[in-house]
Amino acid sequence: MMNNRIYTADKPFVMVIFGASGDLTKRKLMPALYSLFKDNRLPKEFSILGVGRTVYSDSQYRSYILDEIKKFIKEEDQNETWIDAFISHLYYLSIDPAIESEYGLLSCRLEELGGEERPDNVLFYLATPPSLYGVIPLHLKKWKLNTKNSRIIVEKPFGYDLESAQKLNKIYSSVFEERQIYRIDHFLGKETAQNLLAFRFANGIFEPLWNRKYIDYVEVTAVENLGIESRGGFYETAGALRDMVQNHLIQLVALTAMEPPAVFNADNFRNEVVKVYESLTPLNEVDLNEHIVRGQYTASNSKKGYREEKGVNPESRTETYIAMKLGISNWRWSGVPFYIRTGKQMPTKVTEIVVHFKETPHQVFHSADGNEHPMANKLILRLQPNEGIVLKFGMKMPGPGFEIKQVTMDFSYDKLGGVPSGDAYARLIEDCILGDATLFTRSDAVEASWKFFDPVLNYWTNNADAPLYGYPAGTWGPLESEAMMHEHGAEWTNPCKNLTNTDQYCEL
Ligand SMILES: NC(=O)C1=CN([C@@H]2O[C@H](COP(=O)(O)OP(=O)(O)OC[C@H]3O[C@@H](n4cnc5c(N)ncnc54)[C@H](OP(=O)(O)O)[C@@H]3O)[C@@H](O)[C@H]2O)C=CC1
Ligand SMILES: O=C1O[C@H](COP(=O)(O)O)[C@@H](O)[C@H](O)[C@H]1O
Repeated sequence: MMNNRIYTADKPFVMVIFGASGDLTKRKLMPALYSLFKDNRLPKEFSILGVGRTVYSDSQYRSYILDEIKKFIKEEDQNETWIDAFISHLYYLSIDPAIESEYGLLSCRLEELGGEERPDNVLFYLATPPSLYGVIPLHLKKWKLNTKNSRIIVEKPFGYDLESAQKLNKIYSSVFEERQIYRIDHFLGKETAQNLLAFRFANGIFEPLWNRKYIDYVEVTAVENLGIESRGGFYETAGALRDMVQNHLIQLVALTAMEPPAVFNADNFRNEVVKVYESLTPLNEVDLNEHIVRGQYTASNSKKGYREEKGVNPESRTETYIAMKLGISNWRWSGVPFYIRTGKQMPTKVTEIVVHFKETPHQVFHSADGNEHPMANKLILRLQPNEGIVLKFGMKMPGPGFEIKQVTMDFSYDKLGGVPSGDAYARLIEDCILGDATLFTRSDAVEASWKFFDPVLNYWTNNADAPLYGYPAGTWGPLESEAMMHEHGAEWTNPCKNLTNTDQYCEL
C-alpha cells in the first residue's frame, strides 16, 4: 500500500473541518486525529481549522474539544500531555459555510496558518449535513481554495439517488480532479474489512472454492442494538437503505465477490469494485415485491419505537431495517444468492459475512444432531465485534458408528495482538493526508450503486402501500425476512430462534 502514497509527512499540512461543532467531529474525527497524532502519524507541521456557524474563539473551541474528546477516546489512550499538545494545533473560524462571501475570511485564516502564504497542502473535510455537499466545493472554487494539492473528503450519503449523485459528481469534477476527491465509506477503513481482501487474495486454498460451483449462498449482516439516537432529522430523510445498504453493505458484497486486482492500487482495486456493482442483477417486479423486506422498530420493553424518537414523524414510513436478496450476473456468481440485512434496535451489534458452501454431492453419514444430513460447511468472517474468522465443518463423534457433528476452527484477531486501537477514520484520514485513494469510493462506483438501488426507492415512492413491517425493538427484525430465505432452503445465521410471541410482529 505504501507505494500508493504520494505526499510525504514533511509538508506543512492544514485540515479544514466544515461542521466542526457537530456530532461526527467530536465522536469520530477528533479522536481519530488524536490517535494519529499520538502515534506520530500526522505531518510534523499541522493545523486543524474547525469551521461552523457556532461562535467560538480558538481557545473556546479548544476547551470544547478537550471536554468532548475525553469521552470518546479509549481510557488506555488518554494521556494529558499528549491531549494538551494535540489541542494546541486546533483553531476555529466562525462562518456560515453556505454563504460564499464568507469564504474570504477562510482564505485569510488559511494564509495566517500557512505563515507567509496560503498553504497548498490542505484537506477539506465536509462533516456537515449533506445539503451542503454541493455548495461548499463551489464556494471553495470561487475563492481559489481548490489548489493543486488540496483534497476534499466528503461524508456519506453521497447523493440521495442516482440523479443527485450524478449532479454532485459533476460539481466535484468541476472543482477538483478525481485524484483530489475522497468519498469516505468508513467500513472500508475497518481493519477487518481490509482483512477480507488479505484472506481472499493472500491465500491459495480458498480461491478455487470461491465461486458458484462450491458456494451455495452468502449472507452479509450489519446490525446494531441502538436506535437512531439523536439523528432523527437526518434518518427521516435517509432510512436504512440510504444510510447503510447503498454504501456499506454493498461495499462488503463487493469485497466478497470481486475478482483479484492485478496490482493492489487505487485504480485496479476500484475497477474491480465497480465491476461487481455493474454485474448486480437488475431488480425486477418479483424481486421488488418478494426479495426485499423492510421494517421499522416498534416500542418494546423500555425501548422507544422509531415513531416516538425525537425528530421523527409519528406516522413515519422510514425503514430502520432492510433485508434483500441480490444476484450477481457473472461467471463466478451466477445463481448464487447474496442475502444482505441491516437494522437498528436488533438484539446485538454485529457485522459479519457468512459464506455457505454446498453440501457434498452424496451423503454417506448422518448428523449427530438429528438432521438427516450433516450440515454444510460455513465460513464466517466476523468484522465486529470479536473480530475473526470461523470455519465450520463436520467431524466424527468419538465412539461407535459414524455420527457427524459440526465443529469450528477459529482465528481471532486477538491472536495477532487485537485490532489496532486507531479506528477506521484514523486509517482513512491518514490515507487521504498521504494521497492514497484506494479505500475511498470512486465516482463511477457511487453511481453504479445508486443505479442498482434507485428502482427500490422508486418502487417505495410509487407504491405507498408496499409493506413496511413493524418489529419489536430488541428483536431480529420482521419474520418475513426469514421467509425470504426459506425460498432457497436457507436461514439467517442468527435467527430469532427464541422468539415466542410472534403477535408482536405486524404490518404497519
Ligand atoms: N454522526 C455520525 O455518526 C455520522 C455522520 N455521517 C455524516 O457526516 C455528516 C455530519 O454528521 P453530523 O456531525 O452527525 O451532523 P450534525 O447534524 O451534527 O451537523 C454538523 C454541523 O453542521 C452544521 N450545520 C448544521 N446544519 C447546517 C446548515 N443548515 N447550514 C450550515 N451548517 C449547518 C452545524 O454546525 P454549526 O451550527 O456550528 O454551523 C453542525 O454542528 C452528515 O452528512 C452525516 O450523514 C456519516 C457517518 C456517521
Ligand atoms: O455510517 C453509519 O454507520 C454506523 C455504523 O457504523 P459502525 O462502524 O459503528 O458499525 C451507523 O450506526 C450509522 O447509522 C451510519 O450512518
